[in-house]
Amino acid sequence: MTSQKVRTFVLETEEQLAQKLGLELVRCEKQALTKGRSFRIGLSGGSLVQLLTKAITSTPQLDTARWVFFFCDERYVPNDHSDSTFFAYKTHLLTQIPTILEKQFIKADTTKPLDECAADYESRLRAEFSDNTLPQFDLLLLGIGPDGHTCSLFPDQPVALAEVKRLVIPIRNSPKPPPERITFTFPLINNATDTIFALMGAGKADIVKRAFVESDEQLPAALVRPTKGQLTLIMDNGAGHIFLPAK
Ligand SMILES: O=C(O)[C@H](O)[C@@H](O)[C@H](O)[C@H](O)COP(=O)(O)O
Repeated sequence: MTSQKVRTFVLETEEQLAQKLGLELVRCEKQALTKGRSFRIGLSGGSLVQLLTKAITSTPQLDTARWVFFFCDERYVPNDHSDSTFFAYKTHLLTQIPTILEKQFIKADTTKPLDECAADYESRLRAEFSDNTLPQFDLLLLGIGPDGHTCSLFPDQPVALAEVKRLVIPIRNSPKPPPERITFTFPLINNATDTIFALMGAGKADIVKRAFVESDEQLPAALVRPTKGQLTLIMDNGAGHIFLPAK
């Protein structure tokens, strides 16, 4: 990992966390739009869906019409399935923020066989970045599971964690249902300009400590080490307990 410091923010309430995330979105968006192009963001699923919706609705200065949304991971289910991360954003974020259009989301084609679905998503992603170098996302929004997974990269899956060639790979044995997914790999993840973990709940406190204080390399989240970019942790008091000043 570069010597770059990890920025950590611990907020009292979910509302304050969403507002802080909104201000980080303003910062990251500005960096992209000043280059005269769209803001390219990678999304995770789970609790981030509602949190991102809150962050955007509480930050009116965002120019979300210029955003292109990708999925850092997606479940291998139909796009209208309740397990689909796209479906979660469609039913939460798109309904609450009608100025954001479905066509701004680059969906995975889960009608293809799993391996083809992953390769196809990689080519869709490369097309958006349009040059042959390693695509550099403006921002990736990540979560962490109780086992330290992030995206759909899970502990004890060394082949997936060690992937250095492909940018998107199939996952067949996710311990978090559903079992089949596609996921970004570390070469793509660690090339982002900004990476933000948005983490809530006391249930995350221990894994946050293990991943980001102890740097336990058994945990995929601990392997998120931007090569040139900035890593930021935005947490509530529960998840970020270890970062609170000692009483
Ligand atoms: O599709 C997924 O399941 C997510 O991308 C996954 O990586 C998520 O970020 C973590 O499991 C944390 O989920 P919570 O934030 O809901 O705890």
